[in-house]
Formats: sequence, structure tokens, C-alpha cells
Amino acid sequence: MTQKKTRDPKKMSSYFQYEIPILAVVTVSGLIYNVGMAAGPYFQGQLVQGLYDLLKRKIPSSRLVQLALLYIVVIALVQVCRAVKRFSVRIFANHTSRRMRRLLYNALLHRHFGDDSGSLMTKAISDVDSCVEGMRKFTTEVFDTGVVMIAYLAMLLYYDVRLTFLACMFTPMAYLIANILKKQVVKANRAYKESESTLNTMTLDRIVHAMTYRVTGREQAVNGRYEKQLTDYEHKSAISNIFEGALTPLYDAIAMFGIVLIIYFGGRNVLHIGWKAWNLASFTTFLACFTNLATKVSHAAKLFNAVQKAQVSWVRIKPLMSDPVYDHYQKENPVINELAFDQVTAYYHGHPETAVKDINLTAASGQIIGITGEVACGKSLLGKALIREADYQGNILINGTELKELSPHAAHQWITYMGHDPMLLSDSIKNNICLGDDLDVGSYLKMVCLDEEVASLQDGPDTLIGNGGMTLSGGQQQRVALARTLAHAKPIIVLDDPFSAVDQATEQKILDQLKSLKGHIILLMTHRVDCFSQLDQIVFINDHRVFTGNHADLLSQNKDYQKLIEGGKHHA
Ligand SMILES: Nc1ncnc2c1ncn2[C@@H]1O[C@H](COP(=O)(O)OP(=O)(O)OP(=O)(O)O)[C@@H](O)[C@H]1O
Repeated sequence: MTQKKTRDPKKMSSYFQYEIPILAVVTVSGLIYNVGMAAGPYFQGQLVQGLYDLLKRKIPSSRLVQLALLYIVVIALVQVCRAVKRFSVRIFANHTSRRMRRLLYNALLHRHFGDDSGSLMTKAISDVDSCVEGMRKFTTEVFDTGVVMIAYLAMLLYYDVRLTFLACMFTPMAYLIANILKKQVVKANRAYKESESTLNTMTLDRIVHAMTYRVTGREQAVNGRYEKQLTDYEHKSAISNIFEGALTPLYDAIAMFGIVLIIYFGGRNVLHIGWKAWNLASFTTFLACFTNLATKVSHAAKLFNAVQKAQVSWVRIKPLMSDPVYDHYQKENPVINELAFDQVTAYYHGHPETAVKDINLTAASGQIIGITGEVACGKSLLGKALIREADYQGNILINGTELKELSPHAAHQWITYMGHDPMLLSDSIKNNICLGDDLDVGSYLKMVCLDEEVASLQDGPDTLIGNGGMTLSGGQQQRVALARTLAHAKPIIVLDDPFSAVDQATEQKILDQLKSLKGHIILLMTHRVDCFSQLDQIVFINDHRVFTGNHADLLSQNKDYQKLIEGGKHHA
């Protein structure tokens, strides 16, 4: 799929720039809606005046009905614009959320964050949500607060300049107080977010290491620490909520003082002893406009809170938003003709004792290579050498080019890797597979025989799977990870033990799907050797050495391989 390159993902303005067309719709509908909102007080005033005139028999009742109908039509139009605006803002937020998530997933795919990547990403995703929510509120409130306030203010000034200034004096006062309290709101929110984050980490740690803590007698100490953190979290969340919840009514109350002045001076205007000569309509319109304006002041404070919250989250995700590696990829995957290992000796960095020697293999497009051997013989090592997480001597050649001569970005165009740990995100099944791309998730679920199981879930592919995919079984987690790998498959696919948690019948079905893939070389590291007779070549690692050939030849020539196969069959 094509995705426009993010200009500077570390700048928040870039995310607005991308959505200029939809923001244009927001602007037009937002302006009509909010300027139209000022029509409400105008019509209310006219209706009050009309009612008064009707009672005094100055106008016929049909005139009032006409006015009421016109009011309904105008309000209906304004509401249509409101719906269009809200819908467009949602689209803007969805696009932005997708773009940010995509960058995060990209960072996950291409950068090493240690073993904690899954939970790091899960926290980052929740930050993206708060950040986008802040951007959405900002975009909404620019119109619903900013524009509408200008419209109301213009109306007030039109009716009585002096009274407008007098009554509106209290509005800047509310802002001033909001500004003074700003630091406290941010501080309380930051403390709350930090406490929440620590609690999340501790919860995860408590679940993951529950057994270890129990066995080593540390369970009580851990529980104690956890309870303490929970109390801290409750305390900080309460303070943060008090700041957020209590401030709005305070701003409202201050801003509403102006009403007293309007009733007094406006009353004088109606009695024709004030600054202006008003009728009932003017008084009602002025009062309604002011009340609406004052209410909007509190929205401005809300907007400020939302932006502050978004900023806290943005600061945390910003470092992850850089380097959109995806954008360096070519649109089409390159074509693989041959992958060759030529006299390769591979070993983990700084651990020559792990070396596996004599790796010689030439694989062609469309082949599946089975890699096996005893436990801890170095099967993963071969895949790790390909993604440069392990060292090697000799040559690994992709279409004749030495792997070490390729830049990390270029190398990434060639290889997709699925390791032991599925590293699933606390997100939906669909998002875990698509990682922000527009893909037909159904076809990938089918490839890994997960389509029926997912269809039976209440939300189907949109089902949320919890941290690390904990609401799924081990086999399901493995198949979601495999679907993700296949959904982003490059010409060389490395699958390290992808079937360890699935039954043999399912394994066979998935293997049939893998066999039907065109244009790939698949390296399949596995202990499960029953399918080996169906594979194109076998790499057998034994005692730090590698033997390559087809299954039948190895079986007849290599006694250790024979033993392994017999053992495998025995265990199957
Ligand atoms: N990052 C590492 N650094 C150093 N040594 C490692 C590292 N990872 C694994 N090893 C060691 O290297 C050897 C080969 O490990 P590797 O995981 O490649 O084997 P494997 O055949 O894939 O294992 P398994 O049968 O468990 O899948 C083992 O002795 C292991 O302890």
C-alpha cells in the first residue's frame, strides 16, 4: 500500500499538514455551524419580542409562526453542518491515530528496545491515544469555542459596546486564574501518568513472574510493594481528576458574574434610561449571547487541559516517532533469485563457543528449507546471522550481493523474521497483523488457519487481545504472529519454530499454504521433523557442524539425522 511520507514525524504540525483536505471540510462546516450558532440567540430574542407584540395585538399570529419556522430551518441547517464537522474531525483523528501507530509499529519492527518491546509499545499506544484525543479536542474546540466566541462577541458589541466590555471583564479573569492553575494541572497530571505507568509495569511483572516470586518466597514483599503503588496511583489519580473536574465550574461561576451587570444595565436600556434604546428582543438576544459566551469560556479551559494532556503524552512518544524506516522501502518487494551461504561460520557476538561451522547452502526462489538439530544446536543462530543479530565469517549472498554490504534498510527489504517470542501488542488482532497497513486481514487469518476461531469471537478481528496477547492461547498467539509475518513478507522469510504450539494437522495445513507462496525462500527452524520429506532442502546442525541435502539423501547418508528423524517420529 502507498503511504505518504511523513514530513517530520517529530513535529506535531506535520500531522495536521497531512490532513489539509479534511481539515478544509472541518473549517467550512465549522465556520457555518458556529457562526450559525449566533442565530439562536437572535431568533430567541425575535420570538420573545414577537410573543410580546402578539399579546399586544401588534402582529398577527401567522407572523410568529413564520418566524418560528424560519428559526427551525436555520437551526436544522446549522445542525447538519455540525454533523459534517464532527464526522470530519473523527476522520482526521482516525487518520492521525493510524499514522502515529504506524510509525510506532515501524519503530517496533526496526529498532531494538530489548526484551520489553511489547509492553513499551503498549504504553506508547496508550500515549498515542491521549495525544490524538488532545488533537481532536483542539481541532473541535478551535471552532466550537474559538469561532463561536468571536461570533457571540461580535453580536454583543453590535448591541451595546460599553455593556459588552463591562460584562466581559470577568472572562479574562477566568482565563487568568486558569493560567495560574496551569502548572498545578500539568504537575498533577504528570504525576498521575507516571504512577499509572509504574503500576502497569508492576502489574505485568507480577503476572509474568508470579511463579518465581512464589517459589523464592518474595511474593509477600512484591505484594506489599504493589499495594503501596496502587495507593499512590489512587491518590494521584484523585488529585488529577479533582483539578480537572473542579476547575470548570469555577471558571463558569466567575464568568457568570457579568449576568448581574447585564440584568441591571440591560434593564435600563429596555426602560430607555441606559446607554442604548433596546426592545425585549435586544435584551433577550444579548443575555442569551452572553450566557453562551460565558459557557464557552469553560470549554476553552477544557481545551487547554486536553492540549496539556496531549503534550505530556507527546513528549513521551516523540523519540519513537522519528526515523520512519518504512518510507525508505521500495513500493514493490525486490525479486529473489538465490540465497547462498558460502563457507559460513556463524556465532553469537562475543561467544565463539556457539559457532556453527561449514554452513553451505544455495536456496532458490520458491523453496522451503528445513533447519533442524538437537536442542540448542544453533538453529536460531542461522536466522539471527541473517538479520545481523549474530556474527558470521564467510559469505551470505542475496542474489550474489554480500549481506554485510547492504545497509540495514536495504537488508530489511529482503528479510522478514519471526522469532520465538510473538511480541504481540495490546491491541486488536487486526492491528497486530496489519501494523497500520491497509491489508485484507481475512486472507492472512485463513493462511494460518485462524479465520474460524477469530470469526467466533464477539468482535472478530477487532477483538482486543491484551498485553502480549494474553487473552489468546499460546497456539493462537503464535498464529497471529505468523499472520503478521506473512502480511509483511519480504522475499526471504525466516520462521523460528513457528509451529511449536500448534497441533500437527494445523501445522500441515499452514505448511500447504506456505508451499503455495510464490517468490519467497522460507527458512523454517523447527524440532518437528515430520514434514521434512515435503521440504526442498534440509539443513541439519550436529555438533557445531552443518550437513545440507534433501531429506532422502540425508536420511540414507547421515546416521545422526536418521536418529533425529526416528526420534521425531517416535515423539510425534
Ligand atoms: N544471544 C546469545 N548470546 C550468546 N549465546 C547465545 C545467545 N543465544 C543463544 N546462545 C547460545 O547459543 C547456543 C545456540 O542457541 P540457539 O538458540 O541458536 O539454538 P537453537 O537450536 O535455536 O535452540 P532451541 O533448540 O532452543 O530452539 C546455545 O548454547 C545458547 O545457549
